[in-house]
Amino acid sequence: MSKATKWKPLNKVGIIGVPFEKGQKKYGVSVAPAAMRTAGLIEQLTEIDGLDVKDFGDIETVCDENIKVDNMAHLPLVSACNRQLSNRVSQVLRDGRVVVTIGGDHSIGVGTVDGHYKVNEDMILIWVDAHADINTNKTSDSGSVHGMPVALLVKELSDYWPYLPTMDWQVPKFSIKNLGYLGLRSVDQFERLAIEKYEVPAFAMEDISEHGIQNSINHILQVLDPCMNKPIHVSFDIDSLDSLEAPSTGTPVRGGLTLREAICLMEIIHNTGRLRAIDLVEINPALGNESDRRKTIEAGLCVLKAGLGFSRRGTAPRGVLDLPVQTHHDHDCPAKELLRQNK
Ligand SMILES: NC(=[NH2+])NCCC[C@H](N)C(=O)O
Repeated sequence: MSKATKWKPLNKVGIIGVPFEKGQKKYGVSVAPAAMRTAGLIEQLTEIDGLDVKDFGDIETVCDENIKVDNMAHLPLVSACNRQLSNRVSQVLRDGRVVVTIGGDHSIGVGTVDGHYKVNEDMILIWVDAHADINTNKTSDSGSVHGMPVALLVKELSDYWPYLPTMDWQVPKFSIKNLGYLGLRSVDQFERLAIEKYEVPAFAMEDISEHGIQNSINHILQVLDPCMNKPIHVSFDIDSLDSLEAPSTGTPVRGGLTLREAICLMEIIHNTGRLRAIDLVEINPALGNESDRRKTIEAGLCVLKAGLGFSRRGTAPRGVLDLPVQTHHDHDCPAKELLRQNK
């Protein structure tokens, strides 16, 4: 079967909210799923022509936090949340839907990728982020798990971890060879070594400046999957955007992607027809003022819509468009007719 006929964008989407913030220290990132829904998430996605959108609700996490793990804050909670999330993600994918997960902090990437991998073992992962999130509890300065999800997921780093109580459900099987990064500009020392050692295709901001966003994402897709045949998971941290574009986030770094670049990259991935999962994480509506909050949520909505085909499909038709009827003498120059009407 030819590549072009095998893959086409799915027209069904499943939304999962994850109001979880224990992977980092600031209050507010757990409010994002509710804030996104209030801002019209479901309605705006439903408006995309031909898209069937189903809301699978929120993941609620309760667990007792007796167990402490060195330099890994709230691991039992992170684990409990991700365990449930992983199952929900698999369920949505098995329902034939693109799964859109709204975080929450980036520690929830453990559950989304784990759940995706269970359904599509050949998946590739594009981590769009200012940070590499590939620390272990031995290398992290913060002890926050949102800086560690990639290291928890990849099998090549499993020996760098001590035994992690409560995490037995998650066996790292995903290979670092199927990972690519975009948007990096705050990478810790060990993270840099890991990226270099495993030759992870990583387009930091300076590379994107040099090559442009289109070449950067196309190169990553080509390196990870030369036959263009694998399902794609995009884990999109809103802090990949410049903090002027998306100020309401916990670990902002200046000098990031413009919103237009982010939209462009999501459009390119959508057009492959192979996008099966999007995570949108680290929107923190409690940070900044009302305008910051609105800007950040709007940016998140634009990213999702681009990934789900808005630019190509537009909105669903609502009936006859209310345009003036042209007569034969003005059809070659509508501007003249407008001037005539206004004089
Ligand atoms: N997803 C994020 N915002 N991650 C920020 C991580 C920051 C830092 N590298 C850490 O490990 O703590």
